[in-house]
Formats: sequence, C-alpha cells, structure tokens
Amino acid sequence: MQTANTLDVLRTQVAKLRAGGETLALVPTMGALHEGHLTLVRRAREMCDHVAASIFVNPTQFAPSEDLDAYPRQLEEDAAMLESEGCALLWAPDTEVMYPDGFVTSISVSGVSEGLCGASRPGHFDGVATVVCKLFNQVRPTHAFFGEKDFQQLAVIRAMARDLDLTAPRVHSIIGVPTVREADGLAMSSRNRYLSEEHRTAAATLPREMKEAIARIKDGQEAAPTLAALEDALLGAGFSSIDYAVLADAASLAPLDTLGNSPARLLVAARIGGTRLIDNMAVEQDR
Ligand SMILES: Nc1ncnc2c1ncn2[C@@H]1O[C@H](COP(=O)(O)OP(=O)(O)OP(=O)(O)O)[C@@H](O)[C@H]1O
Ligand SMILES: CC(C)(CO)[C@@H](O)C(=O)[O-]
Ligand code: BAL
Repeated sequence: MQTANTLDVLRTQVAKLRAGGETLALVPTMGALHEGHLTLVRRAREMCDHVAASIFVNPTQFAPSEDLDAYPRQLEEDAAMLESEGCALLWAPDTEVMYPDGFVTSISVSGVSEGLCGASRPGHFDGVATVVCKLFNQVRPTHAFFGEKDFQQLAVIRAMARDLDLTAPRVHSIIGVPTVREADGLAMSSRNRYLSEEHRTAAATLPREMKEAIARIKDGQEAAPTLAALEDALLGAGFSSIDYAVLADAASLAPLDTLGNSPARLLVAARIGGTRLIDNMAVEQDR
C-alpha cells in the first residue's frame, strides 16, 4: 500500500492505479478504524479493481464545543489494517494540505441536511459536504463507499454529488453499506471507545429500544407516543439526553406521524456519559 500526504504524490499514485482504465474505489474515513470501516473496504474490493482509503479528521465538521482535539488518531495502526485488507492507497493529508491559507469555500446542501443531526450540529454537514467534494476531486474515484450508520450524511453526500455533477462519469456510484453492529446490537463507531464499561453496557439499550419501537409502529401505534416511550426508556437506562428520535421518510428524511407507502426510517441521536451516539434502522412495511 502506498501512502500519499501531498496532492502531487496522490495524483501520481492514482494515475498509476488507473493507467489501464481500472476502477478505483474511495472509502473516506476519519481513522480510528473498526470493523465497520473494514467492511466498507471489503465491499469496495469486491466491486472495484483498486481501493483507496482516506484518513482525515476534518476540523470544519466539528463545532467549537465538540471533540476535535480528543478524536482518536492512530495513523500507523490504521495503515496496517488497511494494508492487510488489500487497500492500494492511503490518502492522509494534513489540515494545511486540505485547507491551505486563504481557503474560503463552503458547500451547503439544503433540505436533507437541515433536520436531525443538522439541527443538533449546526454547520456540521457544510463541513462534511465540502470535504467530501474535495476528496472526490482529489482522488477522482469511480466509486465511493459510505456507511448507512451515518444515514443522513449519506443522503447529504448523494444530493451534493448529484447537484454538483460529481456522479457519472466522475463518480459512477455512491454505495451505502449497511451498519455493522457489535454482538449486543450497538452500531460500531470510533466514538464508542469514549464509553465507560457501565455506559458501554447501557448503550446497547439504544438498538434494543429502537427495534421495540419499530415493532410497535408496524403494529399500528402512532409514532409520537412510541417515540416518547423510546426516549423514556433511554433516559431510564442512563442516557443523559436525546437530541432526536424521529420516524422519517427514508428518501427526504422529512418526519412522519405514521407509516405510508414509501420506505421509512427510524433515526435516533442520544447522549450517554458525554458521548453522542447515533443509530438508524429501516422500518420495513409488511405487505
Ligand atoms: N458501524 C458502521 N457500519 C458501517 N459503516 C460505518 C460504521 N461506522 C462508521 N461507518 C462508516 O465509515 C465511514 C467513516 O466514518 P468515521 O470515520 O466517521 O467512523 P465512525 O465510527 O462513524 O466515527 P464517529 O464515531 O466519528 O461517528 C463513514 O462512511 C461511516 O458511515
Ligand atoms: C465522510 C467523512 C470522512 C467526511 O469527513 C466523515 O464525516 C466520516 O468519517 O463519516
Ligand atoms: N461519522 C460522522 C463523522 C462525525 O460525526 O463528525
């Protein structure tokens, strides 16, 4: 695996990989890799000739009050994991390379980025959209892989790529990969390592209660009381606050009161012991 820290080296390496017209996957990450990330890499390897991963802890998607400084950084360990998964290229720029002096541009996606995490993390998705657009322009992949764990992020990136003409022939496809979970159901996340043993055990209440809520909604219960019960259960289990617990249309992410004909999703963000966890699940309609 080659590691590039500058745009010149990146472009040389990408040109070598694509010299014969090969497909190139990009798996963007912020590092501190776990099985969720490695599943994205494996899926990318199945679908493409070569895989590039990026590791960049993007400061512009963190609010001043958030965990930018504390965010785990372990570049050597991550590089070894990517290499053993058959990654051909690691793009690991410094902040000065990504945002040189005088950088003044920001991409803002309206609609899908406005509620949910966009409401509790103002400016977050502008930072994500801008850096992902830059990553697409820098690496020029044929395919890009993102986790459904960050469901709203995936929707924002799809909208950005469509509106800025980054999809075919530049990026042929943006592929969403289902959430990889721990044995007790907790969605894998780099931030899970912030949790104490006690909070880690309690955190599994989140996917458990979400499944319960989905079963009740499918049974015909209205969303509002079901989601209120979900919030109570989380607070009772040791969560300190709930940013949102919303039944939404899976495409527009607009909130729903009841199930309709189009696919729905349950999305939750909640805090435990100072750590903010997110999760989402499909609400499959039985027909
Ligand atoms: N459990 C998971 N299953 C599938 N994809 C995942 C999972 N966790 C992260 N990803 C995906 O990996 C990519 C990189 O995510 P990132 O580096 O932010 O990791 P993370 O574990 O989501 O970290 P954080 O704790 O900051 O949310 C994103 O596309 C994200 O959706
Ligand atoms: C897509 C991403 C790499 C952009 O910084 C980040 O938001 C993430 O890791 O999900
Ligand atoms: N995985 C999403 C990145 C973030 O929370 O900033």
